[in-house]
Amino acid sequence: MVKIKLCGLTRRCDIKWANELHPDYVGFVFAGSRRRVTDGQAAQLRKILREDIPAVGVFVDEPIDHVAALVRQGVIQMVQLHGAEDEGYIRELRRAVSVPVIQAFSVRSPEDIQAAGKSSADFILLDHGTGGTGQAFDWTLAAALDRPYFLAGGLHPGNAAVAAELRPYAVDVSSGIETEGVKDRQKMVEFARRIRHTF
Ligand SMILES: O=C(O)c1ccccc1NCC(=O)[C@H](O)[C@H](O)COP(=O)(O)O
Repeated sequence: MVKIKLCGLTRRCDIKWANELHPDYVGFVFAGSRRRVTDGQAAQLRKILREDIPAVGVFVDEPIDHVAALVRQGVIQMVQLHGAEDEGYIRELRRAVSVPVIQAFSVRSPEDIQAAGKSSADFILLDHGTGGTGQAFDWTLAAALDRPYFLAGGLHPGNAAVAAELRPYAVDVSSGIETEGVKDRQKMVEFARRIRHTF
């Protein structure tokens, strides 16, 4: 079964709907974005999120001390690196805390897929651009990968079944489950239904 990550949750109702749908992961964005949450907001949201759903902290070139503090406080259970973080950053992060790391790659060419394949991160995530853009990359490029990956960028209920048929490890969605900039329960339900019913 393809796993589901619902990203960019910001409100208590988003968490309530996620708890009902029980995705495999939810994402809190700590990077500069209209979806950014403060540490305090994320801590409050984590408290009401089902205990068995890991919260993924999404960062762009964030100082490691800050990322590690959020892990130690129990606010996040996984780290997603969405900037220009390199192997040295991942090594240093692992010395600080022991949680699964997802490294995001912006995919424009077969070379980007090759680079992603070499990452030492626990998981790689293939995306269109800087993150949360609502745009898809050319998914046919992913066929060259010989490791599991999160498929992200421009997913929505209308293309969820096609995405699931590529058999990624997980699908990651944000813009495509929003209406007027906030999460939309109906779209969240429909997205999860279409992913789960593909099998
Ligand atoms: O979501 C954001 O605003 C964001 C900002 C900066 C870095 C990463 C960000 N999101 C990361 C995600 O994991 C998104 O779910 C992923 O990029 C897909 O986004 P979308 O195309 O909107 O579904």
